[in-house]
Amino acid sequence: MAQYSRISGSVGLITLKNPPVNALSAAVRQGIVDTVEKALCDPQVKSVVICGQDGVFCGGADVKEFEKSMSGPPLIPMIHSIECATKPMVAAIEGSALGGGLELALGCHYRIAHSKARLGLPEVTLGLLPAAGGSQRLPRLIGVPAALDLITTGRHVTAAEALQLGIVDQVTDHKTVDAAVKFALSVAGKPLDARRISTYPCPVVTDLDALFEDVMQKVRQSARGAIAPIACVQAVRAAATLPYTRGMEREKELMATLFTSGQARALQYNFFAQRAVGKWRMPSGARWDTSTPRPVHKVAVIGLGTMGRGIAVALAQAGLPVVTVEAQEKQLMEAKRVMSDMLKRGAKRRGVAPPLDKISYSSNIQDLADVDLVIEAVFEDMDLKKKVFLQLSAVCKPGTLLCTNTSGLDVDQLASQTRNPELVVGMHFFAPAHVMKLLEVVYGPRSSPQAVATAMQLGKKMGKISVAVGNCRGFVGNRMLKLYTEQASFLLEEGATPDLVDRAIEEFGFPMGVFRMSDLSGLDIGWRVRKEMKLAVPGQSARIREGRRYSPLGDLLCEQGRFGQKTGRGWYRYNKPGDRVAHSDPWLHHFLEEYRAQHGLVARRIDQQEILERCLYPMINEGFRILQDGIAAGPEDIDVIYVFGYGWPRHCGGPMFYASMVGLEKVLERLEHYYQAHPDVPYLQPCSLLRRLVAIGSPPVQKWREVIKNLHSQL
Ligand SMILES: CCCCCC/C=C/CC(=O)SCCNC(=O)CCNC(=O)[C@H](O)C(C)(C)COP(=O)(O)OP(=O)(O)OC[C@H]1O[C@@H](n2cnc3c(N)ncnc32)[C@H](O)[C@@H]1OP(=O)(O)O
Repeated sequence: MAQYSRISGSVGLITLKNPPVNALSAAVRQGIVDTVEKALCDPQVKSVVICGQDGVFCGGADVKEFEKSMSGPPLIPMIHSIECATKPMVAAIEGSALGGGLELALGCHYRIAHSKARLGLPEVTLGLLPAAGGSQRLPRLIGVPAALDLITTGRHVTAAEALQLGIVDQVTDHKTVDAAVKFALSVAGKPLDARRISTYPCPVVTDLDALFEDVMQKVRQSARGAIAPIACVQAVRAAATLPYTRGMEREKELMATLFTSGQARALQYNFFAQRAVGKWRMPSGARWDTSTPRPVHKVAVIGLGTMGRGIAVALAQAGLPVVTVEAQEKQLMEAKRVMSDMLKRGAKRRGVAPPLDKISYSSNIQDLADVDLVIEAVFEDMDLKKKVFLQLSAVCKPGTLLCTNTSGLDVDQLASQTRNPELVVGMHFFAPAHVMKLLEVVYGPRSSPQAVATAMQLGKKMGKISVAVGNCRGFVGNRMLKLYTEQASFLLEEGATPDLVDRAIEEFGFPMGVFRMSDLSGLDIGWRVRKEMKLAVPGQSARIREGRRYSPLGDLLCEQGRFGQKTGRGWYRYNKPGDRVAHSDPWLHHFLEEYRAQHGLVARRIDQQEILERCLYPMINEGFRILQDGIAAGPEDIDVIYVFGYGWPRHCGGPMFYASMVGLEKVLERLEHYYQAHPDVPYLQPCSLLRRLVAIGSPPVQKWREVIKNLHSQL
């Protein structure tokens, strides 16, 4: 809807009304068309201001409408008629002007923004391009290089940057609508020809071909198979080389391909999935909107290895005072130096002062007596963690939330060391913790809803995308990852090489293949866990352990001191320890040949499709088990975890969405095939939830929660 009124005698005020972000739904577009006509027909009105209600100009097209058949007035002619208006049209931008919202503002003759407003054309993040004239108007207004940057990245700019770029005409700290009305009064009756952006020539670029070639190359490299960024470059090129009307035709053509693409559907699904995970619920029925978080004024981090350092830095950057504790003095001093550097670098990037004074350093656990929440990040060893929790429970004031950053150990066992197990949850950060967006908040059977709410809110304050998950070995992310890495090792046994597997995974869209990633994280971490579980036994190379197939390849490499990048040798060879460039290693190929010979394995040719199916489908199958077990509340939770924590390509939605795109029937059929071929790998057996979904006709991913609910209620 849009509301019309006349203020200050001669200014028509159009207010977009569609909470919470005034998205341009069919009703809003109809409202704009009607109210603009009213304002233009009203002889008393000399100029018009368009604003949004409740401090938000407009969050763009209503993405929820994309799935339906389009109704209501189309955006392009609507914006065109605003630009053609004979009375000055002024956009009063508060909050956000994004996508279609900014395109609407670009159709206006003037733009006034509040200093806290954010502007941008984020369509590319939804698998689209700014197809309501944005790709044609923005380059004409701010030049091709700046427009390319904004349109291909989708980044939001502040009002100050928008002013500097020339997107807005004025920035105000006062009431935006008042400033816009004042401005509208001042421009009433002035000629408008020079204010219609579509009539501007595109600013000349000296070597256009070189610029576009360069940008296209960069986009292809970072897009990793995503088609929207490429279409965005092509659309801006049309703006730079064609007259406006022909550019608009090209924009429409490119958009038509994107709009119905699987990638756009995946990215839009992911947009809503990110928001859905914030609305967490526990199997007990406790929910985000009925659980009140405890106040957290002061936090502690115990253990200053890589993870602890990153977590403490992220907390300080979020403005929280942090007490850090590290028992070993030498490690404490080293951590202080490294963390101060991290804070300084981060502050420089953000143009703020480094929050060095937010962190205090101690080697005495007694210093945690007055904190509201502790994040334990000591070595991944259950006995050590148990000791720490016992101590924390004695030292901390009553009501302190005790969190563990374990990447997969039993949160409930730790809770049982404490006086208040209901105040124990997992906060599983991902390395580097001050950079990575994902946080798994793990609730045990005894964690209280309040504890979960507190950890979720703290995650939000730290700028993380937090997903609440149940307690099981590896939680969601690592539980699924284990099968992925294991299948990759099996493929090596059967004839593949690390390069072959990694290439397939990277071509699929992961930033790094499984073996490159393993070299980066360190092979010794998994080895230690397997040794603790008595799965890995030095000197042994048996391929069946605990009654199922096992690949000792990783263990054998570790026995040779090949821990990955840090030792300069792993699945690949590096020029020196710590180097990042992986080289194919003839030693490893020879080692694999000998290994196969020793075990009577005959290498066979393995194609890309098999690599993808063998690595991804077992993970997806495990995802179904996780849903069936109630560890994740819905497929969105798993998908958000994989996109933000494990590099799953966002334009493929996440593993569960990807399964629905591939077709559940096909996933089921391939799993059955691989299980038949490898009966000694029990997890290849298709999960009953997957079978059930196929049996009822493979409903869309958005409907799976209902099926799971029914399944649980039948148990
Ligand atoms: C050939 C066909 C031609 C068609 C041409 C049309 C093309 C148009 C291009 C577009 O405009 S695409 C949309 C571009 N806009 C965006 O990408 C903005 C998306 N939104 C945001 O980034 C944020 O929501 C925000 C606006 C910055 C606000 O952030 P905030 O943290 O304050 O709130 P959220 O929790 O994110 O959102 C609140 C609520 O609103 C829903 N929502 C937000 N934006 C949209 C939208 N554009 N359409 C529909 N719904 C939207 C969001 O899902 C939340 O809903 P919930 O139910 O409360 O979770």
